[in-house]
Amino acid sequence: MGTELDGYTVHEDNPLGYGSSLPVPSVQEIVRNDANNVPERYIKYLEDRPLSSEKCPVSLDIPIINLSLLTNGDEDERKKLNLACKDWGFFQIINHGADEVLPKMKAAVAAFFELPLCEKKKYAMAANDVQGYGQGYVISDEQKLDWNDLLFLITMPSSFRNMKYWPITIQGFKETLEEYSIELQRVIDEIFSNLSLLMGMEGGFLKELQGFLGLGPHSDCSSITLLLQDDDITALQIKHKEAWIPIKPVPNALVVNIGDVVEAWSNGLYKSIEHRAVTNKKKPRISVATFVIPCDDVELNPLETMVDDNYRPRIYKNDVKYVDYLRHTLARKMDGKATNVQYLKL
Ligand SMILES: O=C(O)CCC(=O)C(=O)O
Ligand SMILES: [Fe+2]
Repeated sequence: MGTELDGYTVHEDNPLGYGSSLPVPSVQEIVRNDANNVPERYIKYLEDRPLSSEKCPVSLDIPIINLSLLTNGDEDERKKLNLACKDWGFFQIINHGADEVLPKMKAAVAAFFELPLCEKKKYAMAANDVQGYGQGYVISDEQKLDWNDLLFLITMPSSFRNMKYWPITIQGFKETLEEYSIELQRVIDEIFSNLSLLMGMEGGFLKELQGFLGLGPHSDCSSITLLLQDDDITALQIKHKEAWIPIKPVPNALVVNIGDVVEAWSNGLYKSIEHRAVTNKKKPRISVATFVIPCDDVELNPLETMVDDNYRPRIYKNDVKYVDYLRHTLARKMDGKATNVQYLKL
């Protein structure tokens, strides 16, 4: 049973059952104390480190989608979205109408990470939950760790919120996150409406299947992910035609990527691309990832409209429920794209 806090239910004894991650030392704290003394677990094997020779010419940029054109039903922009999902699996959105809240959101998250460790630990992930402050995908004491700390909060629908993980003592944090979620919901609805039409379904089809919003190389176990990143640090890289391409931030844009779920629904037409975030020596970086995921019982079968026995034979299984796929994924360490998507393939 939960208790009521400020109008929301606190699910103290009722975690979501998706999985959990072991507690590990904070990266930010390691840097604060002595950046030259990093525990072995955080030092990657040589073969897993990004090489500067892997980098592609920076002139290769992912497509930019103008959301206001999509909202106005512009057919050419919708075609551009189709190509972006097929050829890249990644794009940036501009003219999304959420400009005001983006800097506020960055500031709210920065305020959380600036708190002293003892304050942040008040929001630490419980042993049986994925929400809270910590690190994700840690399943053993031996595995190498990513160079990041995270605060994972479920924001939508509000009945799924667990307020014990929300740093509501930071002035304006809750209001900003709520405002950001509402703005993103509008952006997400527009993207899903267009993807539904592109996949031969009614405009509201994909939206109806969604439940709520929500590094090493990985693909995302979401339907789509929206990423707000710092404007002045290029850290995100995506695997495109066997090369790692850096995603140069476009100020005030949101980066969107196709997750494993839409890849399966589209029978592989739209690509869930492997990506990673690389470190830099100059300054810490904050990013805010919003994972849109389906309801637990939604099945990840390819849509009938996306299967054609002659031209597009089915390559994904029927009857895999989202919750089973998610549990499978969260029980493993983050390890590229193949293992997760293999679970969905015939
Ligand atoms: O911080 C980034 O640029 C990437 C984050 C990401 O890929 C994720 O959280 O799934
Ligand atoms: Fe990701």
